[in-house]
Amino acid sequence: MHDRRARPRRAGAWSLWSVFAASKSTLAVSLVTGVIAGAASAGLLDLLTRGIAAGREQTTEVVVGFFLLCVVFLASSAASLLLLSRLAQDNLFHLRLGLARRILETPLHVAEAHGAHRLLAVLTEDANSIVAAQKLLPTLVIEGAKVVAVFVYLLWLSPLLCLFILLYVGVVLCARRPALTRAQGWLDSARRTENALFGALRSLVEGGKELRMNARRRRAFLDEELARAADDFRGHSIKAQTSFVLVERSSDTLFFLFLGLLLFLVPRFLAVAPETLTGFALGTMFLSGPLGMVGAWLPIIGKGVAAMRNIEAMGLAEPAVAAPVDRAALPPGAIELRGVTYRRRGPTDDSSYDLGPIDLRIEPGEILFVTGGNGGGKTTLALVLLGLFAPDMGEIRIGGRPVAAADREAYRQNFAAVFADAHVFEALLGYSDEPSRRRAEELLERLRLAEKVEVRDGRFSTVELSRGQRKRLALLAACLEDRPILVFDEWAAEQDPAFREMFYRRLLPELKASGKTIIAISHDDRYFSSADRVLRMSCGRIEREETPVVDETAGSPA
Ligand SMILES: Nc1ncnc2c1ncn2[C@@H]1O[C@H](COP(=O)(O)OP(=O)(O)OP(=O)(O)O)[C@@H](O)[C@H]1O
Repeated sequence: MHDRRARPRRAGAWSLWSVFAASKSTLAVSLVTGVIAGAASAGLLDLLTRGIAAGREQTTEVVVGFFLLCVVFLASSAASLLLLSRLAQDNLFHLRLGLARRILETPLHVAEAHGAHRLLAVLTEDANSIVAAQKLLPTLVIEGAKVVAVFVYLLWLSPLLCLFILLYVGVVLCARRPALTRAQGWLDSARRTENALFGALRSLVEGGKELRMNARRRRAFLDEELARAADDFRGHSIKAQTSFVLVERSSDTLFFLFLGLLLFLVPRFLAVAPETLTGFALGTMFLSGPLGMVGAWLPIIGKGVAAMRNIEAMGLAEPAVAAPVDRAALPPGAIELRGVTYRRRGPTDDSSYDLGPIDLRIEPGEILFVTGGNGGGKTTLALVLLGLFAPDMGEIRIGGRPVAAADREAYRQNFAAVFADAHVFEALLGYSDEPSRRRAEELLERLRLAEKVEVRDGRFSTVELSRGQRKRLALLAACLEDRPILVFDEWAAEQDPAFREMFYRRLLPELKASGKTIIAISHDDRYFSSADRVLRMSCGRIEREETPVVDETAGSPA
């Protein structure tokens, strides 16, 4: 049966408010000062009307009251807006960190399916759009307070005329609703096309060398790829803006029309005092201000809603309470994969890739090499082993205990990995203590990087290195983690022959001697004798398992 509770609520303007839950007191002060500003403006309207009616015979109270109200208006509206801008910056800060947390909590396969460009767009474009919209919401309340104050004043002047104006505003608001819904639709599709634009911009930056090298490719990229994505975005944005501008302009015009009706038509049918008419004319002018502003803000709020819908559609993980994770929560011991299968989904069903079923047991202290042709499934197997991809079927066990979904984070703490496309962080994140610094310096010497890189204030002095050197730095970071199991994905592929020799013949045996388990994806068959076991993979399965013959000519591992 379909569970209605499971259906997520579609993000709308109301969900933009949710962020203020954490800053209720600032919001409350900002709203109160805003409402005071609204009441002050209604008071000013009253004094202006009285002033006009009194002509030259102004009373001192009206004049003094008018200037005092000006001061109240200035102080309260400025306080309200200053608090709001502070709130907006706080929101942006929390939103960015919250989104970053959600992205990192989202399973790797979901993040991988979206692509780096979409995730970056969420952190920059969407975060800014949401905060820009949120910043306006309290201002809307403040402007709303002004509108209410002016209506109360008009009601006091003439209930009949006030009813008339209310009806008129109601009809105008209802009439523009379909156009606004259409405009929001265009904004949503503009946001979707923006993802393709971010993808093209990413290619522009990452493929800069390739594009500079070949004029034909560059022209095709700029004129077709990038231009098409930018043009799609432009087209949808123009349609949205056109709808908003038409709504806004027609609302303004309808206000003038209302003034015309009030001044030219009403006196023919109703006996209305000239001061009442003046009050209504001024009141209408006052109302057109806030209502006009709302018109100008609608596209910004619409963009914020589109950004929230985009984030919602991406299915990012909900923010979780960060519980401390410790690998001690699981027993140490052999890692076992029992009947594990995993489907790696591509953009189409045809491009999906099936790993497994895999049955495998890795003993503590073992050196296991995984080899096989390109696309054989080695990296996918490593990602499943690391607990980054959850098996579709079968189970993973550690020390005899099955790893449940809730254990996966603790399970991952058993591993340190150097991926084929390893990212090296400039900061020694989480490992900047004195023992780690000393160990890092030793390793820099050992990996022949000490002349290039230093550790200063918990950071590497540079990560701008050759690819091979950067991989050595990634190896250093993995060794610093001091985890029981190390996974290397084609680590030696970019190393010079001498260093490759040192990796296979000295470093791996040393790590084994210190009690580490090694899983190394490798095509270097020359060094297979350094492994205890070699798995050969093909088409997502373990094709063969070999125990290499020790190469006596290879030299001592010491
Ligand atoms: N980023 C990705 N997104 C979706 N599918 C992928 C991705 N990377 C790989 N695949 C799919 O998984 C299959 C296995 O790739 P995998 O990287 O596991 O192979 P491999 O044996 O490590 O290859 P290589 O030796 O080339 O590194 C690929 O043929 C492809 O269909």
